[in-house]
Amino acid sequence: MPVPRFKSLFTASVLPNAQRLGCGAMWSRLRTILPSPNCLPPRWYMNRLKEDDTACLSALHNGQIFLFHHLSPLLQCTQRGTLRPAALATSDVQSVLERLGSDGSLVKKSVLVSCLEQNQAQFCLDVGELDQVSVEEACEGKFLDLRKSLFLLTTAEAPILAKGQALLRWHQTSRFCSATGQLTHRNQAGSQRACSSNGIIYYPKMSPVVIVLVSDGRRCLLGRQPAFPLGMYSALAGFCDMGESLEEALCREVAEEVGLELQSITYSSSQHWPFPHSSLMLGCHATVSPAHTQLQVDHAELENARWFSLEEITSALKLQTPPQRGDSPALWLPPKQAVAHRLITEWTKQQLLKDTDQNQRPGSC
Ligand SMILES: NC(=O)C1=CN([C@@H]2O[C@H](COP(=O)(O)OP(=O)(O)OC[C@H]3O[C@@H](n4cnc5c(N)ncnc54)[C@H](O)[C@@H]3O)[C@@H](O)[C@H]2O)C=CC1
Ligand SMILES: [Mg+2]
Repeated sequence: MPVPRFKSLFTASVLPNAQRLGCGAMWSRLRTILPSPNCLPPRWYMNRLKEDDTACLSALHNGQIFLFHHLSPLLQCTQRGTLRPAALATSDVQSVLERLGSDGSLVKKSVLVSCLEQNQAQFCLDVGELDQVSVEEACEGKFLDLRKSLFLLTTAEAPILAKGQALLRWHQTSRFCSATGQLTHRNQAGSQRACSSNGIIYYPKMSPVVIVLVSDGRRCLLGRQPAFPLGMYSALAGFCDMGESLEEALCREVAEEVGLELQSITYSSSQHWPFPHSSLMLGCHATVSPAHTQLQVDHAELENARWFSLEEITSALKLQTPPQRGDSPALWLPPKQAVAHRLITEWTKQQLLKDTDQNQRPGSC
């Protein structure tokens, strides 16, 4: 079994040396004694590629690439008529780029995003410097805005696109060291950048954002920002301020946006979200007293916020297509990939269970 063999090898011969050698040096040393890449658990293999530029370049040549054009991912239509991200072999991307007049070094700008079971590495690459339509024709796909893509994609690759876009954007906006003003250089995996003059290392940045589904026991509270698609309402969200805990940020955001005081908070789950730059969404449920549900909506932040009944939410969860202009305004919920959607489905299940329990109590009709 490769995993235990590697683990014992790691504990016996590598850990004692890890402190003595730097990480990069350690991996160079490891390359001489490690089993072949497809024996490593994917997470360890990813770490190896982040530390070893040569190994990463070779993984890139044998890997897959998701293309972006000015941060919009390339999607292809499946035989069943659904959309999926185009995972192209690096060799195919290389020949397309060469045919379109690129010098071949562009592929090296790919960033490492994931790894398949057999340790085939997956990368993302922005080909914004090439003609969009020519790339689309050559790859038989279409570049589509990532927000729209997340509404349409149901495949497991959606989070890879989100991560890829966030990483590509970070590289595009982090070309200079904020201490010296000098150029920064990335490692092959794209997991860090170093200042060319003083060696400061920069890692991709994420902002913590709290997101909360508030309930008064019977209804849940959703808000609408002016930029949301037609009819869409979502859970309340906000960036954490410096020094704040998750709970403090939640209480402040809810108080600021709708003037309510939270009674209890339960953590649900988290999610990386690529918008507006790169956020770590921390999803929670919260309750308010049924006696204090009057909303004071801050219209500088939200176009509207209101309480929704279980019936309204269950009908919205069944909708398959978004409302169109001219339709009577139906409630449209965030896409399945969004943590807001998860919070809403969790609340709905809990309410339905509560209703079933109440109906089954002796004496209920
Ligand atoms: N994945 C999901 O289910 C959902 C995700 N979201 C995300 O949550 C994010 C935050 O929600 P909002 O209500 O817009 O936040 P918010 O209520 O904190 O208001 C946004 C304002 O906060 C300020 N701000 C403070 N720190 C910031 C930072 N690090 N980056 C950018 N702006 C910062 C800016 O002035 C900005 O205009 C949204 O950008 C949206 O992408 C929102 C709802 C659902
Ligand atoms: Mg907000």
